[in-house]
Amino acid sequence: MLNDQMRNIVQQMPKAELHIHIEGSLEPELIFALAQRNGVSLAYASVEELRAAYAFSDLQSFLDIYYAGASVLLKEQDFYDMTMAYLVRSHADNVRHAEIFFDPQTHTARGVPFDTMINGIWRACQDGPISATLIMCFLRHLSEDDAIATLEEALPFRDKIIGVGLDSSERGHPPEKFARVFERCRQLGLRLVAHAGEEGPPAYIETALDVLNVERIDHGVRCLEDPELTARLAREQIALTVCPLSNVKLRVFGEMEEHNLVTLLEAGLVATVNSDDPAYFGGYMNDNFVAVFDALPLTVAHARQLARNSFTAAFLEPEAKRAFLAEVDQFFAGAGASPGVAI
Ligand SMILES: Nc1ncnc2[nH]cnc12
Ligand SMILES: [Zn+2]
Repeated sequence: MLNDQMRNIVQQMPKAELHIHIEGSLEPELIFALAQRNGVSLAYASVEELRAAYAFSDLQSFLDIYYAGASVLLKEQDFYDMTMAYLVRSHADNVRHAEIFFDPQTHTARGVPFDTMINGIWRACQDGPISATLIMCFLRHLSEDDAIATLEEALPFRDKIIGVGLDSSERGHPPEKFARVFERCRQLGLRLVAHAGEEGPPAYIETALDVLNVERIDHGVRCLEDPELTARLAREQIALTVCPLSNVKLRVFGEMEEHNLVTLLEAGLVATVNSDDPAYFGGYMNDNFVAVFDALPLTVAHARQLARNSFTAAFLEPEAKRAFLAEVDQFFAGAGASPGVAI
């Protein structure tokens, strides 16, 4: 069980979030408010009915509801309001910096112009209370040609995007399907990440690294099935953006007590804790930290490592990274807890 001292530490420590789908931060209350504002009809009669539908059996069962929820986003102000709500909520969890995923194809396929979407999200990032940058994700259930067309649409907004990622239905859509578009993105100087090893096999983590040349793996928890791959991830210090509440909700692990976060950290991997789709999976950053520290034998030393990892793995300028890491070290120097203390 989590004691008060440990709860305070994980809640108050400075942290970065590196795996958040902005469309997954759309709370049922905001879905209903935007539906009313835009005259969109929903398949659910109330906020409670919608929330009750959030019982998922796997990734696909979640994605179906997640894409339906995003259908209320039509105007620039809608994207702004969604993003600002996330930034304000994360600030309360002592998130100092967020690298935010967005899924353009989910919106452009419904006729929402690319500029409407990105301008709303971007403007909120400029106005919000924390540092925030944007990673554009390609939907892997669609074709590579569709991803290439999306990249073309994004080029006028190149300065607003730090990187690209790969998300949506993993099984049957291996990273190598997107080799050409990722190579183009690399040439453009974009930072590269991909979801791999969430539901898909460890081989997808390998091809994300070797074919797509990604710098971080989103999820990646299935790497432990392959000891050689695990050793490589440790050796090359490839960060994993782990999402504990998501993993339990989508049944990657039966219960939080079965989560492999401790093993990942003990194997020397640069694991981080993130929320993925907080409105759908039962919580934001601190909810994820409290859940894992409550269920697993994690120590103050692990908390410090997770906070440090989040900034080490971030796509920040060296000076900003150093300043955030110094803030973490200062926090733990004053936390009054000795690093080896188990909770
Ligand atoms: N956990 C997840 N995996 C793949 N695609 C996603 N899109 C939003 N959340 C996702
Ligand atoms: Zn994700």
